[in-house]
Amino acid sequence: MLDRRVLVARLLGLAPAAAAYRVAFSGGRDSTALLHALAEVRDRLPAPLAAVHIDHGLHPESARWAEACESVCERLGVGLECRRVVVPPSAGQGLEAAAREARYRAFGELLAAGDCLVLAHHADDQAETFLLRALRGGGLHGLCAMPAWRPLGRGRLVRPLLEVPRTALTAYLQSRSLDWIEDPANRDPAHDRVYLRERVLPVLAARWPDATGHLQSAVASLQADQALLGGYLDRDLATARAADGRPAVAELRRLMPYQRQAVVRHWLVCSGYRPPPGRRLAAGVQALIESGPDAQPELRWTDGCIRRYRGRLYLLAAVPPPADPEPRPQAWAGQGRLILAGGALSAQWSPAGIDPERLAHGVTVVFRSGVLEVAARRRLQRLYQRLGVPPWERDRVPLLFAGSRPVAVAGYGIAPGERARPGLRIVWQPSRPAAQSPSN
Ligand SMILES: Nc1ncnc2c1ncn2[C@@H]1O[C@H](COP(=O)(O)OP(=O)(O)OP(=O)(O)O)[C@@H](O)[C@H]1O
Repeated sequence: MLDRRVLVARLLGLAPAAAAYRVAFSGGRDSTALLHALAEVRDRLPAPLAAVHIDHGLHPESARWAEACESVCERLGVGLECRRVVVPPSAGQGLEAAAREARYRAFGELLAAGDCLVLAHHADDQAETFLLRALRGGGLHGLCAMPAWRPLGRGRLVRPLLEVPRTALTAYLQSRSLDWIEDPANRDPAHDRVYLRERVLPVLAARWPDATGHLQSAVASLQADQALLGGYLDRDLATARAADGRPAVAELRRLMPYQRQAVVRHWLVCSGYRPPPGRRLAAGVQALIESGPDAQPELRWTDGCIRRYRGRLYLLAAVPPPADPEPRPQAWAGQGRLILAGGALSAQWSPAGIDPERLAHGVTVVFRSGVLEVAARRRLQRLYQRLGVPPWERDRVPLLFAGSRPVAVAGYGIAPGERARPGLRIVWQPSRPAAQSPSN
């Protein structure tokens, strides 16, 4: 039976200082149990309890499900935010996966700063995820299945029920005569997960009664190993980074092939990307590191692309951030963040950088398409060369101009003669395309 005291302790352990706890409420059995249990103990939570429902619009009854969620929340006195999403009929991935991606994107968008999204995944879900990943040939990262928490949008996502078996949630609902919505897709054995749940796990449990518990413990040990490995990879990645923070090919070349792949994969994960499948990663990393100096190797996969330029690796989103629709120069004095269509610009103190006086007097920020004067374009061309700005980046990064003189290329460096010690480093943070969401 679901122990609410343990649930609260677990939730507070995962998100002790949330601005709000927002239960992801599908109306199904598990999230119904979670929502009711938390509503009963809401006075023990340090922040308000609310709920979120995503209507994928994929089932003829989906609007009715949303209404049912509304009436449950009304009865419980819990505010509900309902959001309709459009699931694109996408190539290469099933409808379920596309719905899942749209759902997580919506979750990410609707979380306010510090919000905690509470999901009802439990121990049996974790065991199923582990088996599915194993059957797809996953490695350590995949077999770690679902983390108990991770950042999401401006807040975080947590799963406080990962150690609770499904039977405990069912018993809780039955003890209170509570009803829930049954999505027919959850019974269709054409879905791998349902097949495992209904046909495979019962067979395993007949032989090993606590099969699910053991699989869940296996995941917990793998997660601990992955955390340990992550510490080592942090160090290897730090060593491999060039002064500009990008991995240097010469440093990666010193490592054994399996280490290179692990470091590149770690770099992708730390940058918020889903890495490509193992074999593709291995072949791509080999080409990026070993092909000759005149080659232009690249590793391209669904979420992004890695390219090599002047001995360093560059990570590009599969869908580039939008170009600035307004290429006219904007005045900037280096204070605060300047939000542009493709990202945000800011200035940070560093041991050497642009003279703060220069910024204080005001510079203009412009993209290459907005630089019209021939002399300015020539100067800019020389600065790109000098700073080693790859050709594909030249239209994407903002430039700082003083009159017709380019004084800095954001994220790459400053023109000779503008240097001050200490000075200001111009940081360019491109907006992250929505397609890059971690897989759990
Ligand atoms: N449409 C949705 N709206 C809000 N949250 C959802 C939705 N679908 C899933 N979730 C959240 O993700 C968790 C896991 O998703 P999954 O697809 O296993 O859920 P489900 O089987 O539809 O519903 P439940 O887990 O509540 O029985 C749910 O427990 C719930 O917290």
